[in-house]
Amino acid sequence: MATKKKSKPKSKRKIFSKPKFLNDERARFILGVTLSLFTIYTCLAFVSFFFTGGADQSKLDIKWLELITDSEIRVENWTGKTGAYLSNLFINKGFGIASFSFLYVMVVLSLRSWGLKIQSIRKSILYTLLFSIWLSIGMAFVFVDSTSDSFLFLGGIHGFFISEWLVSIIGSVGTLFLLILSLLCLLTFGFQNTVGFFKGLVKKKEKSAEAITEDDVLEEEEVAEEITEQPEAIEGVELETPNFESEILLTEEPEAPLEVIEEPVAKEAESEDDVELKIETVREQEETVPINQEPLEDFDPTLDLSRYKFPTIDLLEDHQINNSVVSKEELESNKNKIVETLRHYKIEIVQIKATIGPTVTLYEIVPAPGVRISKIKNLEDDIALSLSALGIRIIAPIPGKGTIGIEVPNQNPEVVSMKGIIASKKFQESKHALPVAMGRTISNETYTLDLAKMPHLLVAGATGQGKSVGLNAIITSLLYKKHPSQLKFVLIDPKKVELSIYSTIEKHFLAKLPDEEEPIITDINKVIATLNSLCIEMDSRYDLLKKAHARNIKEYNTKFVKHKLNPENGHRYLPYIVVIIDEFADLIMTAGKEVEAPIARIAQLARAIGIHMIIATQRPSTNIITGVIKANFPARIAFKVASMIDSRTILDSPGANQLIGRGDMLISTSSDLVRVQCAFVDTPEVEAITDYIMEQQSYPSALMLPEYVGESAESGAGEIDLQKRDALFEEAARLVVTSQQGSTSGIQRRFSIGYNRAGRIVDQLEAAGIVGPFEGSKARQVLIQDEYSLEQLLNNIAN
Ligand SMILES: Nc1ncnc2c1ncn2[C@@H]1O[C@H](COP(=O)(O)OP(=O)(O)OP(=O)(O)O)[C@@H](O)[C@H]1O
Repeated sequence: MATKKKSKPKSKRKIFSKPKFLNDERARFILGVTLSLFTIYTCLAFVSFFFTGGADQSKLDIKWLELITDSEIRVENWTGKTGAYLSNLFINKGFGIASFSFLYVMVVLSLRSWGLKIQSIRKSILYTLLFSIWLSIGMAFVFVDSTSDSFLFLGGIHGFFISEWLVSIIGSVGTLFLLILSLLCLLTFGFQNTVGFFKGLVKKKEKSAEAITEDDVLEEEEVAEEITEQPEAIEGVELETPNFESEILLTEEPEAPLEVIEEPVAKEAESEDDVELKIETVREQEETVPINQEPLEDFDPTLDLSRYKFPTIDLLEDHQINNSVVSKEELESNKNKIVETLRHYKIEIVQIKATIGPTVTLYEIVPAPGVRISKIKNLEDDIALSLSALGIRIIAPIPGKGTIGIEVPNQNPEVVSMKGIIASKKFQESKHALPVAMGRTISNETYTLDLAKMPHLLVAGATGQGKSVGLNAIITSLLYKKHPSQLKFVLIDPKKVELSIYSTIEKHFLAKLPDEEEPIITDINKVIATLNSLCIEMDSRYDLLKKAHARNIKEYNTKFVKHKLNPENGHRYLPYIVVIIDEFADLIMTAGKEVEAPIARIAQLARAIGIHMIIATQRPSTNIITGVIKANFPARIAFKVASMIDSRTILDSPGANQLIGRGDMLISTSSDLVRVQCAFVDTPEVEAITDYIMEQQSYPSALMLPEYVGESAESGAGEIDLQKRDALFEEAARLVVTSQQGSTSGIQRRFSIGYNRAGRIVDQLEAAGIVGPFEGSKARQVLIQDEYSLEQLLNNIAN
């Protein structure tokens, strides 16, 4: 997905999209070295210019080619003629000492080619240019007299002329004010905290402890206001989101001659014998609302990153501009063909109604009494043939409606933009814990899901049918609604390229193993360790819930937020964890049971404690999506697949093989099957969102999952040497006996030690006969009932 070519309208962001040759690591390496060396060279040339510029000045007024070809000319600059020429061009003829700021852009570019992203290229170029212009004018204005007696123009010719021009128009005072004003503008728009900083300066003296809280609330309101203040963006969405819904109601009297159906649409109501064609066109704009994030709660888990701003809607693009509406002719002709085909098989229909969706139109027919439904269902291929269209799907009958549905693909399918879906009222006002905006249904309604309720999702589809776009839509919708303190992703990507785009938001939104360097997990061994570590996290979360007498994460967090749980007892705010595995087939093929077991365990147990999984695969065969996996993933999304068998593997019913691709999907949730056109979000849009998040204040690192030591280390209780007991062994034994609880995480929390060490202590306790053996998700049994027996046992061990 990330690196694939997407058919999308040209956008300004494309200017900076990566050239193809840069996909080759060797090319990136060479480019990185070249850029870095050139940056150092230019820096040396500029510095040298301050010392040697005077001596070289008279030699530099010719063209560069002449300068380098004339062997009689010698320059003093440490970097030779080219360096001297460049420095003169940038410093004296250009922007003065502000030219140094261009080196910053080169540093950003060099770091990029080494794989380090400190700022987006677009922003660094823009800010550097604005800053250079400002500084060169400022320097020329302040050091206006120095130009007459020095070879060096501190503001460059550019600054000199503009400052002179400004002074002549608005005078020196006016120019000074203009410079101050423009500097403030630059700082305000360039850095997020400028306004807060100045406010802080003003208020510093008055601030009492009480005032601090009030001020923070105000700041948050401002943040919320800023997000809501995007009238143009939202208006744009409303204008360009044509939620067109049209219904054609055709009432056919059984005796009516067939020919009348072919009458032009406009005349149809005129004759009594004609088939009556009622066209009800409902042009309904789906309401869009300004992005408005929910107010934060009592104890604020978001306080660490209190100035975090949710991504704005203008980071997304509108792909709907070129969408065309389904014409009446197309509807009429399809209707006629359906009626004719059915009549050919002696099936009379009483009524036909069309609902136009983004990619398919649903023709709902009411057959005459006595017609067997299975007869119509069997005509799928004949209708497809007569309409010469792929992807015809017959739903007989439509559940709860008493009609038969025939889905016919539109000649010009619409692209459903993520922008419209995110801005829709339904998504913005959704109260879901983990809201996911998927796209539009056949009746043009925004389709949203609550991942927390699903509680795990299986996504399948043949290659190139929109799976990656679908995963991006899920991730982006969560990024639009959740604060970094409320949600963490564990991204597993054996294909290595699909999810790499999210590595930049590691410190905001990702979770990983403690000593893991890569934010996205690609290595199979690390996948196994991460999944097992998630099981440990799951157990520890269950322990916390048990102690807090909470049934699920929501209740637990509410208690925590209301200060009913003491952090000193190990309680902490629990963010939701969404585990995404792109290309599950690769994992099963290489590691089989080793990955299947922890996945099944998480899938069975994790719903209450806020760990949710999304697994995607392009090979939906029964050896990949096994019975165990299927049983634990009740919610499934199917993009187009190659065969009916594949469709049955994913959905337990056919249909996915009849989809038309490009984001056309079937979503199955607890016996409901809905056809949805997936919202389209392109890679540059995702990049814009991740850049927006990346540039904000972050946590010092990704969320650390508990450490996991492989099976062998865990199950070695028999070989434990009690002569080499841990220093905390006796204290831990007393804790376990007094509390009558033998959990590793309890010891870990009580003594603030790592999981490994706590695990070793529990193994020693087991070897000493104080606790029973490991029993899966249950806490170990404590075998010693009172402290007296324990002291005796400890004495025996010590001797
Ligand atoms: N919702 C959509 N709306 C419009 N076009 C789409 C949509 N989803 C996918 N496409 C088109 O299909 C192409 C392939 O999509 P995508 O990369 O998501 O496929 P995939 O199933 O992930 O493939 P693979 O398994 O090879 O990674 C996209 O580049 C895009 O042009």
